Amino acid sequence: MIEVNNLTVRYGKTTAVSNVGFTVERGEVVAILGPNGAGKSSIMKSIVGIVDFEGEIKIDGMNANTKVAKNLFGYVPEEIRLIDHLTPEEFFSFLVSVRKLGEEAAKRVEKYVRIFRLEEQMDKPIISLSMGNKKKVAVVAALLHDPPYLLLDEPLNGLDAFSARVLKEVMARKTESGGILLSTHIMEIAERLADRVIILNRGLKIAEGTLEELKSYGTLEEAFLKITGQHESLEEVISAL
Ligand SMILES: Nc1ncnc2c1ncn2[C@@H]1O[C@H](COP(=O)(O)OP(=O)(O)OP(=O)(O)O)[C@@H](O)[C@H]1O
Repeated sequence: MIEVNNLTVRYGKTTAVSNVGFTVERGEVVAILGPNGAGKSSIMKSIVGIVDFEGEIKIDGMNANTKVAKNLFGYVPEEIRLIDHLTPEEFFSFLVSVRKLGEEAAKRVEKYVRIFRLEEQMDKPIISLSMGNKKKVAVVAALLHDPPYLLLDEPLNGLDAFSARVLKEVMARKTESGGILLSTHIMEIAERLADRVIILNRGLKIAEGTLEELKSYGTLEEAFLKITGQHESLEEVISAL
């Protein structure tokens, strides 16, 4: 289980995340929904340990910043940053080697490269790949050590229909034994993929529930707009068009 307690993230004077808590159990997909700037990526980055935070984050009972806990998740950031001058082939070999992974990881890379149709990109410098192909390289990198948890920041952005479908299948398999935290501002993605939704606004968790619970407000989009207080201003904007 991923446990986040009293999480606060500050960048100088900006408080990006304020006292947020939630859990992600094995077997479930939890989606963080929120408008631009709500703090979704900051939550992901805190779990991964790439921003400073206050509060407590545990993965299967271990402090998230320990080496053992870090091996329990794969992270696909919203802004993909890879080692640009390497080819995907070199990048994957590098990861397998620095993480001291064995033959099984190399086989997993082969499998994911095939299913995400990356074969023809394997010997090109990463910098020369399209945005979608870079994303697929990042997805394979997050999966190659077969972690039980995936942290996916806007996972389907930039993926073509085929790869998006493949990733959804990969996610479904992952929840047979692990858990997934994903962030999105696309309602349909949360609606289709999530068991539970957390709504974030201006760094605060303002609602949490299953899709069924949130749908007492109407569609998930209506729930989201009402809960985040944007429903009336949207009506005004639409009527002024
Ligand atoms: N490195 C940084 N330095 C200063 N402020 C930052 C930094 N990163 C994020 N912020 C601020 O923190 C807040 C939350 O940003 P964050 O990227 O977590 O939101 P988000 O919900 O992921 O947004 P989006 O949907 O647009 O990706 C925003 O006000 C943002 O401007």
